[in-house]
Order: sequence, then C-alpha cells, then structure tokens
Amino acid sequence: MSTNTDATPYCEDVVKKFVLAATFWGVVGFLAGDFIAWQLAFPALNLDLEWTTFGRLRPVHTSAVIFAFGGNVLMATSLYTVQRTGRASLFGGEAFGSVIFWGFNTLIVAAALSYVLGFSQGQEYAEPEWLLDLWLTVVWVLYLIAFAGTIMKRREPHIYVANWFFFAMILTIAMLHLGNNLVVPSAIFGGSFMKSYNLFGGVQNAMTQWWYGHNAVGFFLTAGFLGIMYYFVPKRAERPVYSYRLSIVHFWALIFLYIWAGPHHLHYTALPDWAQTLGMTFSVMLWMPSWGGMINGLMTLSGAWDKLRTDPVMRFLVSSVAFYGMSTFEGPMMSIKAVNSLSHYTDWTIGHVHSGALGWVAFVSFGALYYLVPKLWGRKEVYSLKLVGLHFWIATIGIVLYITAMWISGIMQGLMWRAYDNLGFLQYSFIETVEAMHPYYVIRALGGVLFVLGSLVMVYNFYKTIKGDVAAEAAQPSTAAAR
Ligand code: HEM
Ligand code: HEM
Ligand SMILES: [Cu+2]
Repeated sequence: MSTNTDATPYCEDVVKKFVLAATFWGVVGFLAGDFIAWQLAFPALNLDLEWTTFGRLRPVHTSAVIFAFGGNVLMATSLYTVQRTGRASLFGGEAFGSVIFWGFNTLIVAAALSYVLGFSQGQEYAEPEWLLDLWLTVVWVLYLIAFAGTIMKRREPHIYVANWFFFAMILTIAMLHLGNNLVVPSAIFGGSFMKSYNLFGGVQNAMTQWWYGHNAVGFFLTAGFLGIMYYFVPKRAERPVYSYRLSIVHFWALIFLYIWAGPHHLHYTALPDWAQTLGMTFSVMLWMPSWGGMINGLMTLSGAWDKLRTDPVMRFLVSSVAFYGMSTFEGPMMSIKAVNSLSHYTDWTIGHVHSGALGWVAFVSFGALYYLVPKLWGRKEVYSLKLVGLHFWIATIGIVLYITAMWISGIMQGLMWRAYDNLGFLQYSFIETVEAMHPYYVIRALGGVLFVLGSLVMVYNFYKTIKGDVAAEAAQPSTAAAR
C-alpha cells in the first residue's frame, strides 16, 4: 500500500505481482520465440519428440508473449493507472486483485501445458480448449469488475484517456473471446473433455477467427498498449498529453475502424470479394487514427526532447511509439490486395508482426516496467540507468536484425513463388525457396538472442533495484532521477 497526498491508500501489492509475472513471462516467451526461430533454421532442433515440435511450441511462444507477458503488463499498468488517475483504491482490494492474479497466471501455465501435450482448438491465438476458455471467461469478468468498479468509486470527476483505452480493451476482448470460442464440446457426445468442434464451419469459421485475430491485435496489442502510452509517456516526460482532443478523436476513430478490418487476413480466399475489399478499405483508413496516436505520443515530448538523450527509459517509450507508427504504416500497405498477393504467407508478415510486437508492444512495456519498479518498491530510480541504456541498444539491434532479415526473406520468398520461366512453368521448387531463406533465419535467430540478452539485463536491474542497491553512477544527479 502507498498513499497519495490526500491519503487514498492504493493497492500496489497486486500491481507488484503483475509486474514480476510480466518480467518472468517476458523472458520465457522471448526464449521460446528464439528457440522456434532456431528450429526454423535447423529442423533437427525439433528433437524428434512430439512435445518439442515447432507446431506445439509456436503457440507456446505466441501465448507466452501476447497473453502471459502482454497480459500481465496490461493488468499491472491498467490497475495502477486506474487507481492513480481516479484517486481511488482498487475495487475489492488486494484480496480481489490476488484472485485475478492467480486465476490468470495458473491459466497460463495450464494453457501452455495443454499445447505441449497436443491439445488445441487449432485457431491461432485462441488455441486453448473450451474448459480453459471458460476459466479465462471467469478471470476476465473479475478483471472487468475490478477495473470498472475502481472507475465507479473514483474521486476524480474526469476519466483520464488512458482508462478509455484500457476499458475498450477489456470489453472488446471479452466480446471477441466469447464470439470466437463458440464450440460444441465432444464430451457431450461421450467424447474427450479436451476436444471440441467449432460451431461454424468453412469460410464462416475463417471469418470469425480473423475477426477475432485481427481485433486481438487491435484491442489487446494496440488499444491496451496505447493506454500505457497515454499514462507513462506524459508521466515520464513530465509534460501533459500533447492534445487531449486528438486523443478522444483518434480513440473513437480507431475502435470504430478496427472492428471491420479483419478480412485483410483472408485476401484471395473463399471469402466473398466484397468482404475482402471492405477489410482492405477499413485497413487503409486505419492508418489515420493510428498515426493520430503516434503524433500525440511523440509530440507530448515537445519541449522535453533532451530527455531522449538523458533518460534511457524515455528512449524506450519514444522508440516504441515510432515503431508503432512504422508498423501501422506497413499494415495498411500490406492490406492492399495487390501488395498482399506478394506478402501473404511469407516472412514479410512475420517481420510486420515483430516490428509491432518487439518494437511497439515490448518496448512500451519495458518503458512502463522501468518506470514502475522503482516507484512500487519505493526507490528513487532504477538501480542503473546505464544498464537501461545497454538494454535499449542490445534490444534495438536485435529488432533491426529480426525485421530486416524478414523483409528480405519475405519478399524473396514471395517473388520466388511467383516466378515463371518463359515456357510458363514455375521457376523454383518449394524446397529451393526454403533453402534460400536459411541464412535469413539464422540472422533472425541471432537478433532474437540479442533481444533475450537485453531482457536478462533488465531482470538483473530489477533484482538490484528491488534489493535496494544503488549503482555508483546514480550518485550523480540525473535529470531523469528523483521524482
Ligand atoms: C526474442 C524475441 C522473439 C523471437 C526470436 C520470436 C520469434 C518468432 C518466430 C520464429 C515465430 C514463428 C514464425 C513463423 O511461423 O514463420 C514467431 C511468431 C510470432 N511471434 Fe514472435 N518472437 C519474439 C518475440 C515476440 C513478441 C515479444 C511478441 C508479441 C508481443 C511476438 C509475437 C509473435 C506472433 C503474434 C507470432 C505469430 C505470427 C504469425 O502467425 O503471423 N513475438 N515469433
Ligand atoms: C493500422 C494498423 C495495422 C494494419 C492495417 C495491419 C494489417 C495487417 C495485414 C494486412 C496483415 C497481413 C495479413 C496476411 O497477409 O495474412 C497483418 C498481419 C499481422 N499484424 Fe498487422 N496491421 C496493423 C498493425 C499491427 C500492429 C501494431 C501489430 C502488433 C502489435 C500487428 C500485428 C499483426 C499480426 C500478429 C499479424 C499476423 C497475423 C497472423 O497471420 O497470424 N499489426 N496486419
Ligand atoms: Cu489484421
């Protein structure tokens, strides 16, 4: 518990737990990602065991980074922000927070185990079977109650914009989760308890899946993390948000447009052409509200640009917003059907994913975590800002290796698939394209090693901060310290 000026006790033990879990799952998820990256370069690493094949470990990676790392970051930051900006303690208190924490984190372990053992609904980012889905539904409703309850009991009349984004994330994820998990458990007919059949078949199933998948990106990986940006960038920069009006306008535009863009995942499939064109059109329009967010984040620094030089935590936050701008330019471009006919199914998509995931989601999370750890544990500043700077550079080089390798490999792959010789035959066999990608897979995996190393530097820094150590450098006054 800590107190603000007019003595509202905030529930911060629960925030601490989410922060530690986020850090732990971050490392696990990055390691899993790098392991599957090496598997793609050297298939022998599948180890000839069913539990360790790429097919089973890939969803372990995606779930660990998105839901375990991202989810714990979102819960930590949203439950911290909603208390501070509303001057109210958490609805239900520490005990209620604890139930949400353990409910969510045991679910993650159960889901990961289930994938390794071979249970899956086979829907990307929605792999857990129906029993685990029900468990998540309960936890998510509790989280909604805790968040909304805290807003209801706030003592600050205004609801700060970060909370709008968090709330949109929580509500929409609830809706997506229910919509995309409508299944008939085979247990009803005397079958297994860990098997089910989707209520929809064929292209209807594909459409609900990508309505879900796309909006998981839009609301979990985007709206939620914009909530983080709107609280932590102004806080760290000690500047008000550049334009409050812009934040409201781009909020409504963003959530309205995102919902319709899912069909860009299904170009040139059995999905009716009009639906594909609709998805493409809304995706291109999405560029504008996305850049509205980027501009608002970056311009919040006007008059404080020197902080980029002096404060490595700010560097994480600002670079994340720049990466957000980059991937939300790339996305609308890739949604154009002519471009997608080249990029679809290739590593270009994987590069796009990770410029968003590493550059935006992970970097804004690191920035928020570096802000939170000293705050929560009552230290003036993180143990070593130099190490934050080191983490920043290692991770940035890692990202650059990752995404440039995927751009080259993706475009090459796309061009090789569509190359014809002058007799009208395909010029390359599939295996030739796989061989051509090998060096880029090694580069990507090396980039991943750097990203993992950076996160270990962060772990060390947190350990020392929590322990209460102060590095020699911190003895000198720093513009970023002491607040
Ligand atoms: C060390 C860092 C990371 C490495 C080395 C890594 C590596 C990989 C690899 C090799 C794949 C499979 C690609 C394929 O099937 O061709 C993948 C997929 C994926 N990763 Fe990562 N990853 C990392 C971090 C992250 C993070 C932090 C996130 C999200 C916050 C993330 C989200 C995803 C997603 C969503 C996919 C599925 C992409 C798709 O199906 O198009 N990754 N990653
Ligand atoms: C205006 C914003 C964006 C648009 C219009 C957009 C559009 C697209 C398009 C067209 C694809 C390729 C679909 C395909 O060919 O299969 C894609 C894939 C993807 N994008 Fe984005 N994107 C945007 C922003 C982002 C951001 C910020 C992130 C991450 C934080 C992200 C994560 C992903 C993921 C995970 C996939 C791969 C899905 C899969 O196949 O598994 N996108 N996006
Ligand atoms: Cu999408």
